[in-house]
Order: sequence, then C-alpha cells, then structure tokens
Amino acid sequence: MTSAWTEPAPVTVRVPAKVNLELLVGPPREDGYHPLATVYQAVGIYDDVTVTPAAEWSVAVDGPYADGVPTDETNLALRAARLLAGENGIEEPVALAIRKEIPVAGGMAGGSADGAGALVACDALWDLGLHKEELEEIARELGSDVPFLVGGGTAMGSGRGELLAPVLTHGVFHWVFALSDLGLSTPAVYAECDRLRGDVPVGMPAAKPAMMSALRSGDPHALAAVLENDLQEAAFSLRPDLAEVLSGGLGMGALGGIVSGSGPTIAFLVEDKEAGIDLAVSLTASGLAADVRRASGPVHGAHVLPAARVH
Ligand SMILES: C[C@](O)(CO)[C@H](O)COP(=O)(O)OP(=O)(O)OC[C@H]1O[C@@H](n2ccc(N)nc2=O)[C@H](O)[C@@H]1O
Ligand SMILES: Nc1ncnc2c1ncn2[C@@H]1O[C@H](COP(=O)(O)OP(=O)(O)OP(=O)(O)O)[C@@H](O)[C@H]1O
Repeated sequence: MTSAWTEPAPVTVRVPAKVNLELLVGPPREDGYHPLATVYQAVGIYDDVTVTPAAEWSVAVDGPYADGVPTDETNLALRAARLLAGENGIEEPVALAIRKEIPVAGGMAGGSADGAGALVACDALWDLGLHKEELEEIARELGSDVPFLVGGGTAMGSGRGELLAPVLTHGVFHWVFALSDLGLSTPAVYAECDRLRGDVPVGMPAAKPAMMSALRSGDPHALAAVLENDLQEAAFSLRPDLAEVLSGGLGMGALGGIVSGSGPTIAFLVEDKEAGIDLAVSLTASGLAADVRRASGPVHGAHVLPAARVH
C-alpha cells in the first residue's frame, strides 16, 4: 500500500489593524524603549496572511499597500514564521503570501499584524495547538505591538506595550481614518517626543479610570472626550500638515480625533456608521487626506479563515 500522507493545505489568517485610544509615554528606559500605559483597540481593516508548505522560505506581498513592504529576511511575517519554527523544531519552510490592506508605516501596526498573522497561521499549518498566551509570548520577541494583534479586541498594554490585560467594553465604535501617503518612522517619533520634552521630568505612565468608564459606557461622546496620545505633538512636530487634517476632520463633524500610534494616520471617532460615511465623503472631497478608510471596533485578533472564505 502507498502512504496516504498528503501535504497540509494552505492556511489563511485574517488579522486587523489597531488604534491606540490612549497612549501615555514615560521616560526612556535603559534599553531605549519607553514605558507605556496604552489602550489598544483592534479595528476592521485587515491583512490576510497565507502560509503554504514550500521548498524554501519566501514572502510575497500584494494588495493596495504592497509597495514599501520588504520581502527579504526583515519582513515581520517571515521573521515570525521562522521564529515559531525554530522554537518548535519544525524544519519545513513555508511560502508566505500577504494581502496588504493595512497602510504601511501608518501607525496602525500593519507589520505587527502580519507578524501575529504568521504566528497563528503557522501554528495551524504545523498543528502545534499553542494557546493564545503561548503565541503572545513568542510575539513579544517580534515587537511591542505584535502580542496585541494575536488576541485583538480592546486591551491595556503596559511594559513597552507587550504586557496585556483585557478591557471591558460595550458596543461598537465607528472610526474614520485619514491616511497619509508618506509614512512616519516609529523610532523617529519617540525620539522627537523625548526631544520636545527636553529636561522636563516625566513620570511613569498610568492608565486613566475615565478611559475605562468611557469604554464600559459604550458612548462614543464619552470616549471622544478622553482620547489621548502623548506622541501626537511629536508627530505634528515632524509633520505639521497633520494638525490641519485633525482640525479639518473635527470641523467636519467628528466627535473626536487622534493621531493613531506614532502616526501619520489620523483616527476620527464618529457617532455611527452614517456619520462615518458623511465624514469620509467630506474628508475625501477636502483633499486633506491621501486616502480615507472607515472601520469599526473592537474586532477579533488574528483568526484562521475557513477555506471557502479565502479569496
Ligand atoms: C507606537 C506604537 O505603535 C503604539 O502602540 C508602538 O509603541 C510601537 O510598537 P512597534 O512598532 O511594535 O515597536 P517595536 O518594533 O517594539 O520598536 C520599534 C522602535 O520604537 C521605539 N519604541 C517602541 C515601543 C516603546 N514602548 N518604546 C519605544 O521607544 C523604539 O525606538 C524601538 O526601537
Ligand atoms: N509585513 C510587513 N508589513 C509592513 N511593514 C513591514 C512588514 N515587515 C517589516 N516591515 C517594516 O516595518 C516598517 C513599519 O511598518 P508598519 O506598517 O508596521 O508601521 P506602523 O503601522 O507605523 O507600525 P506601528 O503602529 O506598530 O508603529 C515598514 O516601513 C517596513 O519597512
């Protein structure tokens, strides 16, 4: 009798972008990272990461934001797959294919999302059966934002952003994202934040109770009032045009607005889906943003797509 072994079928994982609802930044640590108190929310703009058994390791990228994504060994999805293989004694390479819908270097953690997606996809392909906490632990080695994209939802991040605790939220929040066609470098924005602070003493960041109650209430007006990002001034300092985008969107009816992570994307919170459509139309017509996307949150983190839904 011949062997019945067949090569495992490709696995596709869908993984969301994030916005930081609160991003409080402390003084730089000895390792150069900044201690954070942040609240992440996963929002419905997704990359798809597909892994297929192959003779050699490789990564290919398509989709609207494929340009600007490295396809060499620095690609975060490839690094994630190799790391997981190394830690589990897996010697079979995979070919990774990324469908890139999350803007690159936009402050929405696109690269981190692909890293988290690759971990979840390879865990399924190799039938490792790792728990979420085990995947998050490996994710920490890849970057501060990567663990959050494994589980998604809404979560508190401490340490350098990699230590997570769940946050209770109610309902759905509607967002409009004003994208820029030029990315901002995350280390450059943190460095600018330090430069602007100069010698002013900065304490350790602590999450604010008002954010937690706004999220529990499910009221977008309450949430809009407490959005806060310590990196915003630094992003505006490097890119003064972004301040105009923020004030423009607020003038067009957004309840609140904030630089997403290290920017340059500006995230606007709106009342409901219809208000989001109106704001997206106005922002597009104004020419203030290179592109405009709508999404709601919180959504689930990296999840395997049933084969029938892959396209
Ligand atoms: C801006 C945020 O997206 C907010 O969630 C994150 O803090 C950035 O997370 P990330 O892109 O996963 O960042 P990492 O890959 O861990 O680090 C990239 C660089 O960002 C800076 N960095 C990052 C996180 C942190 N808590 N302090 C930092 O100073 C460091 O210069 C670091 O070398
Ligand atoms: N799979 C990937 N997708 C996008 N960028 C990647 C990927 N792998 C590595 N990179 C590199 O990471 C850099 C940052 O890209 P990314 O889209 O993650 O930025 P970001 O959204 O600003 O990140 P964050 O919000 O986590 O600070 C890119 O300029 C690119 O060189």
